[in-house]
Amino acid sequence: MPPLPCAELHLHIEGTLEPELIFALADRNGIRLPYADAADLAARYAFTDLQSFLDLYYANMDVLRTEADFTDMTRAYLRRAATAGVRHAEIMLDPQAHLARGVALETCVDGVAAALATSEADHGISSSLIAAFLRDRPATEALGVLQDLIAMQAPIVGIGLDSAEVGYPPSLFAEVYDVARAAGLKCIAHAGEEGPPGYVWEALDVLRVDRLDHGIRCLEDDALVERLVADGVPLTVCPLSNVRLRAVPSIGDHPLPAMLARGLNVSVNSDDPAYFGGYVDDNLAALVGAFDLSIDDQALLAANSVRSAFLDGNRRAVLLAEVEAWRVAGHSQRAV
Ligand SMILES: Nc1ncnc2[nH]cnc12
Ligand SMILES: [Zn+2]
Repeated sequence: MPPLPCAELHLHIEGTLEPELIFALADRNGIRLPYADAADLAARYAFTDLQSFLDLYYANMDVLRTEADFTDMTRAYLRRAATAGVRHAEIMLDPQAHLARGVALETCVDGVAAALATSEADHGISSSLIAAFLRDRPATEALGVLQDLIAMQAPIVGIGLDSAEVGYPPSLFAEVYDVARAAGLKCIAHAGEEGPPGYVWEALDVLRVDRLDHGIRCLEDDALVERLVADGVPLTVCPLSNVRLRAVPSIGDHPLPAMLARGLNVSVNSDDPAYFGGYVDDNLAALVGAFDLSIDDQALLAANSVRSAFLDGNRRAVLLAEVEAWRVAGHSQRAV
């Protein structure tokens, strides 16, 4: 079977920096890394929680210095994503992580945007950019960066909220989201990855998000599940990430089948594929291996991803038809 066509909606572009690319960029920029080689770096990807990952994730970004670095990183992701079946990608960038290192907003935004501008021609992947704000930095800083992005007419479709979750509830960012919404931007936030169901409620009621990243802890609160189902709120779930960051003990314990059974609008995504053991196809394969997901369930996950994307009607219809063709082919292959 060809890979399942899908939209990838939860992807941190800095989390696609593979160890070999980190070394290549360090070399090009004259940076000495504190690791012997790519294998030595990869051997450190044994995380105990979100923060243990974030420490390495932010440290490795030091190799991103020029616009070309951001463009090359994004092109490498798109090349790999195309083989995974990704037909549309909504890509998060963490501008504050670069501004804090003295890299200009234009450098990181323009660098990623240059790769996205030709993603459809180069790889058959339509794409858009989301500026994500770091919740463990002050909301006033996020607001300033948002205003700068709006002033420079950055090619973004929406905003996100990421980084260390516990202790940084969504409500801290109410004003940022009000400004973004008024500017016509889509609103997305990580919630319920490590944080409690109360953070998911805040993302819905205070930030008024269009889409939630992760959200797996919603299952601890029946009223919250009912609300998410009633409103059809998209949840971008990242199974291998949840296992690597120990939000769930193993892939066999992952709540995705339970989420599907409850009628939640879930899709499968890779989050930070270079760090968590795989791209979107690897995430899907892990789920199929653990739960023997049916052809129809896999197609439902892909159709959910397409319906939850910020796409125009034509492109959405094309991609939904591709998913349906994959589903039909999957059944006829099983029949022979
Ligand atoms: N899984 C994740 N959760 C929160 N912030 C992130 N930044 C990059 N990956 C993240
Ligand atoms: Zn994420």
